[in-house]
Amino acid sequence: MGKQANLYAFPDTTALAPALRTYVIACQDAGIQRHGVFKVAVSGGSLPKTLAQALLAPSKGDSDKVKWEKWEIFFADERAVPLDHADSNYALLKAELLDKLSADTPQPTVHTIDPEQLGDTQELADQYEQVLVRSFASRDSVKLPIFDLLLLGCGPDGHTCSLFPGHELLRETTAWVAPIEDSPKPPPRRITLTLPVVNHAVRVAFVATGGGKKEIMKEIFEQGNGLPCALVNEGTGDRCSWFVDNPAVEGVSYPKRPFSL
Ligand SMILES: O=C(O)[C@H](O)[C@@H](O)[C@H](O)[C@H](O)COP(=O)(O)O
Repeated sequence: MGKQANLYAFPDTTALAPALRTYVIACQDAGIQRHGVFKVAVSGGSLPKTLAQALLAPSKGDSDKVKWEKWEIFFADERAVPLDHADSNYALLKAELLDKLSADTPQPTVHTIDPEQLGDTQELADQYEQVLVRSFASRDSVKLPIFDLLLLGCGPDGHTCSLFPGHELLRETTAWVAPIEDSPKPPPRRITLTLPVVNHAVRVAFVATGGGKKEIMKEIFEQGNGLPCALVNEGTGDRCSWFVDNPAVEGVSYPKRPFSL
């Protein structure tokens, strides 16, 4: 049997957050060692709040430091709305996390979508792809960008980023960033990292909490069924780790592991 995704379950988000912090900091330190910066992409949904709980906690020492000045933050998916709109994943991350960094904290670099391109999602996706190209070197020399870490959520239908079950976008093989006009989760117009980019990351971490996730978690981990989250599990193996609470995996037979790096 090939190496499989790690499933870490905690009693609740308060217990999950310190483990997520340890994991993110390990990915950060590995990224900085590899290329001097930490390239991370984040999703919307409940993730920014949990991430804030993990990262805004006081540091326990030198090996537990968030080196914000080395962070390059991208969006795993983003909605085609202004940056201050209630539906914007950037606005959400800003409100939950970025605005809460103390004034003397060196700020991370944040790569937002271009708010001038909201009228055309293909143009919006192409522009964001260019942002990636500039950061990860040109597409000619790099076939796919390699994020140090992707921090993703899992929808109740098994979607992740804005990659939805059965959608033609799952078959995209060349683009790094793709538009979607018919997202079943509102709002419908978005851009998203494509599956090959997601599966190419050094590490992928999912955060999924709450009893509302248990049916889909069962399907993802027991059948797979071509669900986007299952495709990431299959594509990344043990480079993929799930941080969940017990209610989200109630009745899921897949082995849970105690958290360790
Ligand atoms: O912008 C988005 O809509 C998200 O990126 C999306 O993929 C999200 O992560 C999942 O829907 C899980 O959301 P919850 O964590 O809120 O369940």
